[in-house]
Amino acid sequence: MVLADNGHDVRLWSHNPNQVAEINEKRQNEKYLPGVTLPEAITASADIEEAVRDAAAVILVVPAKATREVAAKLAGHIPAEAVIAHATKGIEPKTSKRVSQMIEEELEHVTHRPVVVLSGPSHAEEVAKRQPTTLSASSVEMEEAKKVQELFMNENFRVYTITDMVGVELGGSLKNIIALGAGISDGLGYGDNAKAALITRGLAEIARLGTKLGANPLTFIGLSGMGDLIVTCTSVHSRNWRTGNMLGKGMTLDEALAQMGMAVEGVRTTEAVAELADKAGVDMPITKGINQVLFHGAKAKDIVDQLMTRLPKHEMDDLQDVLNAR
Ligand SMILES: NC(=O)C1=CN([C@@H]2O[C@H](COP(=O)(O)OP(=O)(O)OC[C@H]3O[C@@H](n4cnc5c(N)ncnc54)[C@H](O)[C@@H]3O)[C@@H](O)[C@H]2O)C=CC1
Ligand SMILES: O=C(CO)COP(=O)(O)O
Repeated sequence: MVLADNGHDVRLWSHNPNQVAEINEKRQNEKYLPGVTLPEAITASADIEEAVRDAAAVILVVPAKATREVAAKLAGHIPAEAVIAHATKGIEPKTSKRVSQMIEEELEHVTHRPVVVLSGPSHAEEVAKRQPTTLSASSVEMEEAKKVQELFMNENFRVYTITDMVGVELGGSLKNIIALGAGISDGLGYGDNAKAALITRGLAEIARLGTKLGANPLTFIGLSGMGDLIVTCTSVHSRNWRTGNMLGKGMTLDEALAQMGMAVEGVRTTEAVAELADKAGVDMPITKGINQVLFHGAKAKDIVDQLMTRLPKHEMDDLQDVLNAR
């Protein structure tokens, strides 16, 4: 919708022919964006080749677990000059790859163009109402990030550029783990103090892992770090917060995911990051605790008790680690 508002012809590809028909015939996408009328400049197709033919830019926004499959389908059809961007948030279990790395691997025989990530506090429900939203466009090549900034930027949608791709992708992906935790905390009946603690100490562990993996610590206080962490931990729109909330109220993970019926990236990301923290030797007690709740039958209340009764620490120990990692 932002691209259509900016005067671009937008072709959506979907693997679901019913969704394609609904978008083209009714200008609606009832399951995912109820009540929103899509601009005429948006057309949908179930044929990926037709969708990307002669495209100036190709933007992947499928759930992280579908990224490789869809990028592989795109290979061979992507125009050589097309800007390639994504807005997906997740880390691949086992490989610990970021989404841009998965896309680059699947397209490496076709193009070596650097991928751009568009990330930040941006629930689709509010973007569709044209409410003020700010994001970061990041690529290792500033020129590529600027192209995405120029495509998307308008009076409701402000895009900043940044070249710290590692920090932007990790911030956008790892905040979903903490949002699950914030939802669990609210579901257990804990208050704002607990949520503020999760957000702040969550950011500390995101920054600790991120800098170990090469990110700039300052990126984590930017839109794709602190900004997205705040919106996802506090917004009723967040699927991660809502899923956590159901868990805190006693539902099983399967029940909560069935009720959501949409991508809840934090679940798979928690598993991936708990593994990655061990590989990287980084202390991530909140992520590890949420992993225990999601996959190992731990009771959320017991995990909170464990987190609260760990050995006393100096608050700035973590920040010193982050700075030392630079
Ligand atoms: N919804 C939001 O406000 C935001 C979402 N994101 C990210 O965007 C990504 C996608 O999220 P949503 O669109 O919200 O999820 P969603 O669950 O609302 O929609 C996912 C779409 O992907 C399609 N899909 C699923 N598996 C597929 C496959 N194997 N091949 C092709 N298509 C497939 C589904 O049919 C559906 O149309 C996630 O990584 C999410 O974190 C990022 C920023 C904001
Ligand atoms: O990343 C998002 C907002 O910026 C979307 O968060 P949820 O996936 O939790 O809805």
